[in-house]
Amino acid sequence: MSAGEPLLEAADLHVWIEGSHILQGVSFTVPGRGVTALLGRNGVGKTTTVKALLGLVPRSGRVAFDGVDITAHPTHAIVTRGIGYVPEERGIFAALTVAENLRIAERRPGAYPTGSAHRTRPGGPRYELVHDLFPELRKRARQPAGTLSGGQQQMLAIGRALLNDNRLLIVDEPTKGLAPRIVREVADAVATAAERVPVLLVEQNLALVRRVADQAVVIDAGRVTHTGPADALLDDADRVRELLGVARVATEEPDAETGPPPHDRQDGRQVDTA
Ligand SMILES: Nc1ncnc2c1ncn2[C@@H]1O[C@H](COP(=O)(O)OP(=O)(O)OP(=O)(O)O)[C@@H](O)[C@H]1O
Repeated sequence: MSAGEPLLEAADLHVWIEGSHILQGVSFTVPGRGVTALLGRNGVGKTTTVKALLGLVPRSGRVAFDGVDITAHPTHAIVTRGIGYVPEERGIFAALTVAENLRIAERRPGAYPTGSAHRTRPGGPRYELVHDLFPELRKRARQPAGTLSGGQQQMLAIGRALLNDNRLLIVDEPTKGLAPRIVREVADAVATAAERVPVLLVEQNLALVRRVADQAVVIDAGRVTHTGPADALLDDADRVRELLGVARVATEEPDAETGPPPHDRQDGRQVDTA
């Protein structure tokens, strides 16, 4: 990938689920640095877009990663090219300790496909990086993951994705259902991860998006309706209302005690605690 070329490119993605045309020609790019936020109202197709990128749902169109057309590749081949996925449900094992959750995520050295730039890099798990970024995971190595706070679990989920030599992290709604105090922890975790690896972030909390995102891609009814710098979008109240149905974007961090006003979320849902 040369400077200026996108790291990931989705072109004209279509997905049909049970007779419904869910993605109707989604096209966008993800640059090789910073955080790109994938935004949109509830049910517009954000998670389906992520699944289409990873080959988890049948789709037409084209997906390229690092200049390689990966459209026809199976999911395991796509992820071993260097895409770490943190699903909405986090995918951690509650009964296993933090250390065991990390160990189980280790990708076999040499698992990278022929021709991948990874082959020239050391293939071992990057514990030092993960522990540097999230010292809490070292401190809590022996703690069962199910007893961590929601924010710590999210840190563990992101840590697992960073453990392997990934060049893109896809993080789906990491703050869904979390209390404002924990949202702040998660925002820190995403920002910290993005210092090392570019992130495609699906997120509904616009205060968090304002804080961490560089670029924004907005989806509505299965189509991309806006792409551009995140700040410029979030500063334009009329555009935010038109694209996302949000009355106003908070400029401050949500208050730890009272949480964000309901209209600070695109879906109007109240957050609960975790
Ligand atoms: N397995 C499925 N079966 C039936 N319908 C589905 C399935 N997966 C997704 N859909 C539908 O596709 C549409 C897009 O769903 P998707 O989860 O991608 O939206 P989203 O933007 O991520 O929503 P949310 O913000 O609520 O997570 C929704 O109408 C959803 O009901």
